[in-house]
Amino acid sequence: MTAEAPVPLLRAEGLSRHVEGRPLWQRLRLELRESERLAVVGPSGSGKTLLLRALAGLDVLEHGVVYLDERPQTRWAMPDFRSRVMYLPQRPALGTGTVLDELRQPFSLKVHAGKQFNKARAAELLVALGRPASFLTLNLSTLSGGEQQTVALIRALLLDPAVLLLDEATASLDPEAARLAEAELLRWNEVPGRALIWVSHDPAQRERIATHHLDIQRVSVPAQATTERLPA
Ligand SMILES: Nc1ncnc2c1ncn2[C@@H]1O[C@H](COP(=O)(O)OP(=O)(O)OP(=O)(O)O)[C@@H](O)[C@H]1O
Repeated sequence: MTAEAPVPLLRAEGLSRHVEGRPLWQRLRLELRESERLAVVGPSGSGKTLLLRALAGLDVLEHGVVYLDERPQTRWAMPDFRSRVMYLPQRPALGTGTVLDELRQPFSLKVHAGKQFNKARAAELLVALGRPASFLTLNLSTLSGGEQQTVALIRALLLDPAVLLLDEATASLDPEAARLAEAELLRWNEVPGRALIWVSHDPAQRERIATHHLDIQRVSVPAQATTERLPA
């Protein structure tokens, strides 16, 4: 008897998107199961960011349905959905104050009421990502683009979503810091019930990270949209 495939954490059926009359992806279908890491591939302007935003419930869906745990996005309270499917933009929006303030702030929101901010864990993640724990005291206004990406990544990891949608999440980091971020995300992904989608222009990074890939350009050819498992 063969084991049944686990139910997808995130599933999308029949997604289409046009921009000013130009079709981007059409009839897109994808499935993301726990422990999977899907790399989305495509040239600039092909709609990768718009796809991640649609999956996160940040853009209106033109056509199609996104399911989380097999429940349609429209039947989730959006704050709950977005706390489980978390989008990390390439240029994160941070608030004011210190890094510590930024990491602590979301825990005051009702949607995260069941979670506790853990400063020691925040410091541990900083060190894992190549920053000293004293980084917590820095003012957000002084941070470089790469440092901002690091803070946004740690904020997301502390909030413990089921699905991370990473939009060129290491693009502003130096190669060493990017490798540390990759390693931390692989560790995060080892815990059951988690999966991620990663948009990256770096083929070597996709090779290191992904278990599956989705070529967004092929998606615009009807019925070709699919996720493919990469060779082991
Ligand atoms: N809110 C919007 N309104 C209208 N057009 C948009 C909007 N957002 C993006 N676009 C356009 O949609 C297309 C796809 O944009 P998107 O940012 O998703 O591409 P991408 O594949 O992520 O590109 P890159 O690799 O350069 O980040 C682009 O032509 C962009 O100009």
